[in-house]
Amino acid sequence: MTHAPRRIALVAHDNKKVELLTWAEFNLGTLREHELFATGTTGTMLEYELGLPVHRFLSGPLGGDQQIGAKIAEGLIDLLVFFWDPLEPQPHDPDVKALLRLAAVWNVPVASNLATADMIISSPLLAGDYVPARPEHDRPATGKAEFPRAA
Ligand SMILES: O=C(CO)COP(=O)(O)O
Repeated sequence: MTHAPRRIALVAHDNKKVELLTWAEFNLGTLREHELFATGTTGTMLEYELGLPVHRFLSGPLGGDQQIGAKIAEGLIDLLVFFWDPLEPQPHDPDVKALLRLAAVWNVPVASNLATADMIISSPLLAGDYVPARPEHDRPATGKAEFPRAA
């Protein structure tokens, strides 16, 4: 690999897990070149079914979506592949929405279905030739590079 690894978060709701797993298997060679993060059950499947090293967070309904959202806010995720289920209500829907919201806030690319995931996996983003702008939400008026709410 000639480019820096990207930090990719992978998440799938239960009815979408096979789809994500199949996609990940097809793209195994590429995914191996990057640093992977996932919610609990998704991560376990990626590790055990495909042998991919994954930083695993809690299961989504127990806070995993929120943990990935926090990483996004910290600037530590470059791509979110989130196959969320449009046909089944989730008990942690507010967390799902919060995760997608933070990705939008921080201009992190999101693949929410196969077609988008296929496009992004072969895009200049993963080759390191495209770096999305990181909004300067964390710069207070003073110019200090700190989160204003943490001051
Ligand atoms: O619920 C999820 C995302 O909202 C995914 O969580 P799991 O990977 O633990 O199933």
